[in-house]
Amino acid sequence: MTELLTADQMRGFEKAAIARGDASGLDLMERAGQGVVEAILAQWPELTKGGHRALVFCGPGNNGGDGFVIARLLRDVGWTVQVHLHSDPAALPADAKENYDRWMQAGEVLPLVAETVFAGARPDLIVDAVFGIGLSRPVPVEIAQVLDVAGMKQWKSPYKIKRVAVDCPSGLDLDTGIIPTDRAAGRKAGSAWPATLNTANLTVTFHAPKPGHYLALGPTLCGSLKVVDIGLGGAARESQMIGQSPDPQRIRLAEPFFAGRNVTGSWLRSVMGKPNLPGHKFNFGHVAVFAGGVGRGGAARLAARAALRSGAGLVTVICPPSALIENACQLNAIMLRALKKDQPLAEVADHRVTSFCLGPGMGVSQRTRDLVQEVLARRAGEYDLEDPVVVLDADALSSFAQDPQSLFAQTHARTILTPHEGEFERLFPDLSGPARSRLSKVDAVRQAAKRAGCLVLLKGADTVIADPQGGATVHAASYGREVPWLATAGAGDVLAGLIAGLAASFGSGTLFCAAELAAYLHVEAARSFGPGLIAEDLPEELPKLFRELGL
Ligand SMILES: NC(=O)C1=CN([C@@H]2O[C@H](COP(=O)(O)OP(=O)(O)OC[C@H]3O[C@@H](n4cnc5c(N)ncnc54)[C@H](O)[C@@H]3O)[C@@H](O)[C@H]2O)[C@@H](O)CC1
Ligand SMILES: [K+]
Repeated sequence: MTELLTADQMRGFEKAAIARGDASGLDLMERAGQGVVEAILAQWPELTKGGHRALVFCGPGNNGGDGFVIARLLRDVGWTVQVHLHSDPAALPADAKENYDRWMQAGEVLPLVAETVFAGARPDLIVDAVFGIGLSRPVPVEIAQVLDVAGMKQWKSPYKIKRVAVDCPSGLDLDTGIIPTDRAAGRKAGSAWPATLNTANLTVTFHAPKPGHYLALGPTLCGSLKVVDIGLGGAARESQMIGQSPDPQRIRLAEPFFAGRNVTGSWLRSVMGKPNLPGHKFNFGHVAVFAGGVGRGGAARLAARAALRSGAGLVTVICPPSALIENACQLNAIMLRALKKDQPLAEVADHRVTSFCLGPGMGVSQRTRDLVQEVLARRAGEYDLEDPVVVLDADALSSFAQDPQSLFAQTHARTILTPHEGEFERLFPDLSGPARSRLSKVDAVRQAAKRAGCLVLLKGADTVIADPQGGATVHAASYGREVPWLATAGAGDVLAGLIAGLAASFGSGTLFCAAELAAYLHVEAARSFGPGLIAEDLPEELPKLFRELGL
């Protein structure tokens, strides 16, 4: 897994490297610029031949400094380079000023305004080095208009222009993936909100990716993402290793890599605990999935199927007596028990149930609340080391919309809430909607997990998982892993079942690690099946996927 560094953390790394004497700020800037040029030529080998034309947009900070390095290096290999600067050169920070001076030894700078930018011939390349991790407020409208992709229409065949962003497309907040926007200024300038769209074909970042590359608008704006090593050291840390608990101070990306190595097989084995363990089916866990009434059992059956396919030894669907026949007609390997209204739960789910899944199709009701509370009150049995896992999704969450505190009073360390945005808003209204223009999805989920005293997984193309201590993971279905067809009825029920199933076995990893792997497998199953996918296909794709992933 890779660490995602916030702007503050990145600055800390830079400072530490300089303090250790590993490199000067100027060295880092040179390596950054060089890394961008190498990435450009690797992405478009046709640009290595002949002289090409580049526009380089430089901002008032060190991102602009990188821009001057890039301009100089391209000029050195025969390019025609035109630099536009949005700053008073005298106000540039020292390293950026030094690179400005080096550029000026044989060049000039023009202002970064539409009239001068669009006046010349069509460039082959536009380099956006206006703002990087130092973005502190909305981009001024006149700069945003220059950066807007729509501006390229001023040239003939604008699609031929390659756009490269240094660290990020300027205007993107790298901590949040949001574009801070001054709506009033945008309206005054006659542009609709969001005022502009600055997208890149290639984004080159340094040392480690940042949360904003993966959250919210990040993947849409960045194009492809390349991370360049600038010699800051210490990229691989134990907390990024598969199977390890997350570092409360850091954010990691759920992906099967560690220190550049593909470790998919070991990731699966470390979380699932099953493949090399001989054992009885009860060693591999027993999942109980609660179903709703007549005609509403499909969601629970999907979750149950995913739990069984993900390796749980046994799976039981528990339904009201009225729905018994309906479920019996649909289930074979999955067991089925009816639970009467006043019947003790222990009669249908004994202490050998290691993992519960509640919510899909249960209905928003007092009955659902009662069952959730009864399950949450369960503690480890005489021979068990840990309390059973409780996965709460869909109606199990919405049933507490009026009184989330009564849910949070009972949730525990082996509980995970798996809301989509709507369900999340019902439980955490103050961490949703307008609040999220200031708060990154990661911080919102961290706060939610702290408040709820359990894990929270907030779904999306950028799924975020957090624990109450602050450990957080982003799982991103982006940069070639997009699966828009996963937005299909029942897909969320399958994810809840997957988590319940992966976490059920006695040998399995922590619930946090099970949730990370579930998010990954969910998307991989959708990628493997392809468009046309319906939720039923997801569990059925798992055996093929497990084989391919080296389990
Ligand atoms: N931190 C590191 O380890 C390294 C940083 N490097 C580069 O340095 C960048 C960070 O440099 P800085 O911290 O100087 O930050 P930036 O260059 O991203 O921007 C900071 C400057 O922009 C101004 N600014 C911010 N938002 C503005 C807005 N909306 N309108 C007008 N002005 C605005 C600030 O007042 C400040 O002058 C990185 O993104 C990267 O490109 C690289 O040179 C390599 C090493
Ligand atoms: K930039």
